[in-house]
Amino acid sequence: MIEVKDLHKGFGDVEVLKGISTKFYPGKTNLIIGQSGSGKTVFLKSLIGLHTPEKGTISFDGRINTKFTEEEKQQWRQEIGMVFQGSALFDSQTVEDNVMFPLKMFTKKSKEEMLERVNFVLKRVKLENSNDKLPAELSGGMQKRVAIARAIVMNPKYLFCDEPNSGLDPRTAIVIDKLIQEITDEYQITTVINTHDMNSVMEIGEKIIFLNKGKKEWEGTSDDIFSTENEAVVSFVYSSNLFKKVREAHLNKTK
Ligand SMILES: Nc1ncnc2c1ncn2[C@@H]1O[C@H](COP(=O)(O)OP(=O)(O)OP(=O)(O)O)[C@@H](O)[C@H]1O
Repeated sequence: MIEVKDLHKGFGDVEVLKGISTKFYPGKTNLIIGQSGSGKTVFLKSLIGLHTPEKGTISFDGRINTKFTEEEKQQWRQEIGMVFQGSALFDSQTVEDNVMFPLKMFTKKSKEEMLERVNFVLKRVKLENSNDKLPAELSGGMQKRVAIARAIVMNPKYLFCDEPNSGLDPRTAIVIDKLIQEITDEYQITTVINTHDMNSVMEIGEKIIFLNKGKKEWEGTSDDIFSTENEAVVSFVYSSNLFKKVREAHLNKTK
């Protein structure tokens, strides 16, 4: 579990995160949503230790990240998987080498052991027989699968995804969402996803936190979001006519 308590982060005189508290549980897909500039990226970067908070704490199964010793920090880094916007694969390396990279970096496994693990995760993301391909030879959806395989190759406790659906068509986006959700459940990973995609909110929002001007304005599930009366959430999530209609249909059904 990740527990965030009263997190404050600013740059110079500008306070960006203004006292965020929340909990993210294992086995759940946790979504961070909010308008552009609301602080989602700063929040995600704080979770992965790229920003140091001025105030407040982030604890990973009871361990506060700012109090880690160098050794604990190394250990914690190995417990984290990341899927970046745009996949961030190494273009000149094959799929196999991309996925093997964290194992080479952090473990002393033999080549055979590494290959066994790489093949296992590639199979899990349904990309077997693509070991020798280069990223440029793959579709955007396949590249995301490689990124997910690389993120889980170390068997992480925590998975952070920044806009995992960006650049994908709606159908592929849902497939990728579902894959992340399945893997999260299967390996009981605590997954936090920064997203703009309202389909993701509806499909895999097991816990959603809505940031508004650096504060947590609302939190709940994708079911709760249909019936919330919170004006900021409603005007953000239901700004499109399609989602307005989906909400109306849902509310009529539950009357
Ligand atoms: N390194 C930085 N130095 C100064 N200001 C920053 C820095 N990083 C972010 N900010 C500011 O913090 C605010 C929140 O930015 P952030 O990138 O977290 O928003 P966001 O919700 O992720 O937006 P988007 O959806 O457009 O990616 C913005 O006003 C931004 O200018």
